[in-house]
Amino acid sequence: MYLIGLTGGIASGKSTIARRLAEHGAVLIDADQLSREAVEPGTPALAAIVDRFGRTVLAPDGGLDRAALGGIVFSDPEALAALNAIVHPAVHNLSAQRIADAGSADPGAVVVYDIPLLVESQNEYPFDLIVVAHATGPTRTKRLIETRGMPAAEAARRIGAQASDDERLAIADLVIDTDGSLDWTLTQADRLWERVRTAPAD
Ligand SMILES: CC(C)(COP(=O)(O)OP(=O)(O)OC[C@H]1O[C@@H](n2cnc3c(N)ncnc32)[C@H](O)[C@@H]1O)[C@@H](O)C(=O)NCCC(=O)NCCS
Ligand SMILES: Nc1ncnc2c1ncn2[C@@H]1O[C@H](COP(=O)(O)OP(=O)(O)OP(=O)(O)O)[C@@H](O)[C@H]1O
Repeated sequence: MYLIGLTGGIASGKSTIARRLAEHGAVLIDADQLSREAVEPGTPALAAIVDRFGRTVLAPDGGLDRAALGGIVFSDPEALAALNAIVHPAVHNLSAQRIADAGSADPGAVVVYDIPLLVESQNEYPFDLIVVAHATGPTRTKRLIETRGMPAAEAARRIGAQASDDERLAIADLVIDTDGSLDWTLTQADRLWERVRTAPAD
């Protein structure tokens, strides 16, 4: 197995790169998706969130009210740290399991773990290559506002809640420039695939 850690700021283009690599045959694991599984009704993580933030973060169906919780944590660093301390260990456990499963199913697999908060999380991963999708703050803000309809203040809060560009670039083995055209992003993803498809499997 060859394990790629793919990170980048919000709306930097991680999913676009991950999808392209999957088209070539990579196995994808998505931390955002695991973070949803980790807090499904009945999980210890959801119980811990309700303990910390109260029942106002629960939707009528008993699931997490993501908008309500997002409204609390992205403007309060202490609350965000408390949420991360609950969710990140659970996501790390799930990811370790999924990575191991992917390796058992196909020892020659190229596995891409899309993990937005690699810099922020306190966990170690056995990555063969760390890839950082990099677009400037203004480009990411524009995408959040224009493509996703996020209010400008919310976009600024989310970007402000994340590590800086310099912190992410410092851990990169490879940077994919996602500030240009979509075609240029995809070309770089194709080149990455050419590089790793022949990498020796562990
Ligand atoms: C606060 C929550 C409920 C908001 O949910 P929402 O559906 O609005 O956002 P979603 O989870 O889809 O995340 C979208 C993007 O927001 C950013 N983001 C999410 N959580 C965080 C965080 N803790 N710190 C900084 N940025 C974050 C990431 O760029 C992520 O890709 C949710 O993000 C959450 O539970 N976050 C804590 C868990 C976490 O760290 N998830 C990120 C991947 S491990
Ligand atoms: N050069 C580019 N590279 C990547 N995405 C681009 C580019 N130009 C425009 N986009 C658009 O920007 C958005 C990036 O979204 P994408 O879901 O790939 O980012 P992400 O980093 O996975 O986001 P999130 O952190 O919210 O999960 C998409 O709508 C994509 O079409």
